[in-house]
Amino acid sequence: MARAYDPLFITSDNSPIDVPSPSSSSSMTLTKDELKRIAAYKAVDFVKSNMVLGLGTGSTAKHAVDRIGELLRQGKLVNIVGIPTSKKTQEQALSLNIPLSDLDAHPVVDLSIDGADEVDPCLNLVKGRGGSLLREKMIEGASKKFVVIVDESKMVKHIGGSKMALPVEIVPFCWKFTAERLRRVMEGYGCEAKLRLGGEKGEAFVTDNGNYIVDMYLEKDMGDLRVVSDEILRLPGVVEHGMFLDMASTVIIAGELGVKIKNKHISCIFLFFFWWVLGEREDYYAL
Ligand SMILES: O=C[C@H](O)[C@H](O)[C@H](O)COP(=O)(O)O
Repeated sequence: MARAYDPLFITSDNSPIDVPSPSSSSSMTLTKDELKRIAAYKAVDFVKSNMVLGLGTGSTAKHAVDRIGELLRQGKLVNIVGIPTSKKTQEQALSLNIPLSDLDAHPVVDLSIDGADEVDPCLNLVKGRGGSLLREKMIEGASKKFVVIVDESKMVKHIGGSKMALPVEIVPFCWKFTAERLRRVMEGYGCEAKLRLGGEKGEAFVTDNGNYIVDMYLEKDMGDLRVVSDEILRLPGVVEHGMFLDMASTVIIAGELGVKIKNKHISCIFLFFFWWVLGEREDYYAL
């Protein structure tokens, strides 16, 4: 059902926000792409001159990169250094004359802006369904602030268990062996592991880093995501997975009724802290 779009929706931080309206009508249904653009424009409000920026990948992040290019062209932003999270974003940024660098030259990134495939209530993410995840995780992990931009369809109660892909980047060497070990590790969650295919001839999709991706389709929620993350990363042959745990500082969600901003919730930090303290104690008594 079509609902009224209110560009001055009051956000969770209680500040009215002003986002570019896609048309003069105040009562309309927005397309998913318009919602993505609205979230992206709002995120670019966090960008200030002289920043080192992580430039995300995907159909949502593309709008943010376009907007940064536009503000640079207009002289409203100056002295920006962009660090692209994929070859595709690198090409886009170059076409917009955004000055680029890398983590070797700029190991600390002021702000990264990127999309996500799923976001849970503690702002844990699934990323990589578009094929980028390793460079994203390196650059966003080196960022002082990581702003995630999504349309409301990406919000989930818990990540995994949606039967949608949890991507894992693996080395091509004996990929079947690694895919089978991944499947076994994730068996308890009703897992199917499939090599991602790319080209017309049905060949494997190859990442920017020359690796393959195995998509894990999970039927059940994974419980403690950190335990699962450690199990996956312990397998030789695995390069990285698409769970971005405790990395996002802010998520901007564009929906039919307006934009919501969710900041990392203090209760999630406490939950993590207690889990960590109890974990440490268990280790201590075990010794
Ligand atoms: O591999 C792709 C990236 O992780 C994307 O940021 C993610 O898939 C979201 O993409 P989109 O904004 O196109 O939904």
